[in-house]
Parts: sequence; structure tokens; C-alpha cells
Amino acid sequence: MAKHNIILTKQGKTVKGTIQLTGSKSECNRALVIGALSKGKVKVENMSDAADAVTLKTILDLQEQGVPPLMVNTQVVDEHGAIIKSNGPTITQGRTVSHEINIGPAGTAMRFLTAYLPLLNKTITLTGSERMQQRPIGVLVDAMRKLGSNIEYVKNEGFPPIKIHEGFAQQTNRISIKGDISSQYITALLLIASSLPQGLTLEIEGELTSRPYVEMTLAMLRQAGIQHTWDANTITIANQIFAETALLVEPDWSAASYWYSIAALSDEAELFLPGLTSYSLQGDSVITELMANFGITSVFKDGGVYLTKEPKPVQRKIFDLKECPDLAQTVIVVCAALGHEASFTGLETLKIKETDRILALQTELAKIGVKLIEKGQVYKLDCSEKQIPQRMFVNTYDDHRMAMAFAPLAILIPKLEVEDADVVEKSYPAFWKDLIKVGFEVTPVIQ
Ligand SMILES: O=C(O)C1=C[C@@H](OP(=O)(O)O)[C@@H](O)[C@H](O)C1
Ligand SMILES: C=C(OP(=O)(O)O)C(=O)O
Repeated sequence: MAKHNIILTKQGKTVKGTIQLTGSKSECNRALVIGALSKGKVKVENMSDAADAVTLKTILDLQEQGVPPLMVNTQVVDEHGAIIKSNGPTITQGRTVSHEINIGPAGTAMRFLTAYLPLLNKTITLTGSERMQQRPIGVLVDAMRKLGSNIEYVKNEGFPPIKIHEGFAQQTNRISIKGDISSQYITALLLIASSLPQGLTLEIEGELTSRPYVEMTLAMLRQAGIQHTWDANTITIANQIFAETALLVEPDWSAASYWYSIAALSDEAELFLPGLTSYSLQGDSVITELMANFGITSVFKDGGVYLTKEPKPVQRKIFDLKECPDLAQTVIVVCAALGHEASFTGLETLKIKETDRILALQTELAKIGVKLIEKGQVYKLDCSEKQIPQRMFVNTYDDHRMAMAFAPLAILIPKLEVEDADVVEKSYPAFWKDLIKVGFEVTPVIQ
């Protein structure tokens, strides 16, 4: 697909406005899977516009209607394996041996479907973008195999695509799972736990990364009528039925983080983000505390949050981002732009996200003369050669957060060109339109 670049400019260093953010991709993806598992008893309110959530909804809806998943990828083959029909929804003859779902770049959806689809007792191949095929899934596949699912790797051991064979019979109700690679594996298993005939006890081995996302899962399950116990490193969910209820998807705090960086790089800011609360299920609401270090005050009133900026010297030297990995780019770019030489921990999982985010940050920050130096578990910014150029080209590496974390630099850099502007659709499709609302100019680059 053709990539469209844009040039961002901003006159003046004041931002004022009201921005209605779309629903949280994380909450929405959970609500959609819970809705599907409950067979419609649990409704989803405030569906997110995030492309990843829309894709997941489309796939789940098609499954429910009994239509082959993502019809464009459906193939019907004869008994010798020859393709006799593909790309069509109306399959009336032949043996349907393989439906293929292509989840694109949606990591959370990939992981949730790896746990959910085996319960449907169909043979389905689950694949994703080129990058998705490099993002590990082995820990979750191993767990699903132990539970009783027959899954094989289509290309590389431990990575998508995977082929899920029909015929699931629960073999055990106790699984031990590594906690330090991705919390999404744990969430995926917790989501299906109450639908398993014997329920599930998960024992988390080692450290648990991205813990607030697991807490979000359990809180949403509880809202949907599913109880759990969590003692030390063991979470248990018995076989239970869902309550008749609705899950309300809150606005996305990860998306809000870019408004915090815009405020942090401005001289003056008055922004209102409706719908955000201080008691959010999203761990990324910690951005209010992180950005307080940069002089941003968050006041919760009128059903949302007001942000104001008061210039102040940044004191905090160490940021641990283990519980909020999606804020890493936001916070690191702001520190770099302000020349604040902080250290960061908890970045271990960044290398397996939409891109290797450490490498991407290092490459792009070098364009403003800033180094992000790895020292064991700690990353340190060296801003000694920082310089703000007149122009900068931001490579985005198919990563929405690279685009959105670097966009606020347009407040300091007169002409900021951002590669592949559509990349933001993954979680925040209205991002560029929202920037225009507060006075940014967004000009498409004619290629
Ligand atoms: O469960 C979720 O909704 C998510 C968990 C996190 O992933 P990891 O657990 O892999 O860190 C986060 O980075 C991702 O954007 C969304
Ligand atoms: C890591 C992310 O998403 P996912 O893992 O769902 O692709 C993200 O949104 O930053």
C-alpha cells in the first residue's frame, strides 16, 4: 500500500482546545472477546475506532454468523489440496479445509484469538502482517496445547502464522506460564478461562510485565459477572456464566499521552479531554503522574480531565515504565526534546512490539543529536549534543506510536515531516484531525 507522508507545522507555542478521544483499544478488544464468549449477553458500549479493534470486531462477528473468517482469505480445496475456490463468501461445494484470518498488525487481537478460536472447533489459520510474523506467540501456543488445543506452526516455530485444528477437549485446568514476555498471553487465557469446562488456574512464572493490563482484564471480567481469585502468583477462574450486562469502553489514556507531550513541549496549554477519569482501568492513566514532572497539572472535573502547563525545571531522573510500556516513546521523546537526561527502566518488552522500539527511538532521536544508551537493564539519555533542526524527517517503522510520540516535536521544529501518516489508524485514527483542531497545520506531501 502506498505510504502517505505529511508535513506538520505549528505557529506559536500555545495549545488550547477540547479533544474527544476514541475508546481504548485494550478495553475494547477485551470487551469484544467477552461479548463473543458470552454469546451476546455482554454488550460493548462506546466501540473504539481503533483499526485493531474494528478488525477484531469484524472477525468475531463473522465467526458468530458462521461466515468463514475474513472472506478474502478463504480458500476451498479439493481432496488433493488444489484450490478450487478462493476469495468468495458463498462456498457451497468442496471441503473447506482452511479458513485464514489475517489480523494485520494487531498484536493484542492476535493473542486473544489464539486462545479464543480453538474453542470454536473449526480449522483456522491465523496470520498477520510481516511484523506480526516476527512477534513471538510460543508461550501462548504452548499453553493452549497443554489445555487441549491442536495448533501447528505454518512457517516458523514460535511465531505466526499458526494453524488451529478443530477438536478441542480440555486436558488440564492448571497451567504455568512465563510472565515476562507479554501480559497479553495471560490476558488471552484469563478471557477464555470461565468458558472452559474445568475453569483455569494460571501460575505466573517469574516477573509479570505490564501488570495493569492483567488487572484490567480481571476487572472487566468481574464487571461481566466472572469472579476470580489472585493469590501471590496464581490466578484462578472457575467455569462460570456471564451476566447480562454492558461493558463501557473508556477513552484511550495511551492516546491521551500524546496530548500530555504536546502540553509539555508548549509554553502554554489548556486542553480538555472529556470522558477520562482518575479511576480508569487503564494503567496508562499514570501519564498524569509522569507528566506532573514536566509541569502539567491534571484536574478531573466536568466528566473529563483539564490539562494546564506551568513551566518548571524537571527533577525526576529515573522513570520505570514496566507497567506502562506504551508510554515509553511518549516520555522518552519529551525528555529528549527538553534535553532532560533521565534514565529509564522496564523497557525489555519494547523490542517485540510493532517495531523494535528501542532501535527506532535511537535512530530517530539521533536526528536531534540525542543518544539513548543501553546500560544493562537501564537506558540513559545523553543530550550533550542535542540540537533542534529546522527540518526533520520522522521514520515511523509501521508503528503508530512512533508517529504520535514524535509529532509533538512540531512545536519546536519548524517543519516536521512524518512518514506514513496512516499508521496512526491502529489505535487513534483521528489523531491528525485532532491536531488541526488545536492549531497544527497538517499538509500531505505529494509524492
Ligand atoms: O493487553 C493489552 O491490551 C496490551 C498489553 C501490552 O502488551 P504487553 O503485555 O505485551 O506488554 C501493551 O503494550 C499493548 O499495547 C496492549
Ligand atoms: C504494542 C501495542 O499493540 P499490540 O501489541 O496490540 O500490537 C501498542 O499499541 O503499542
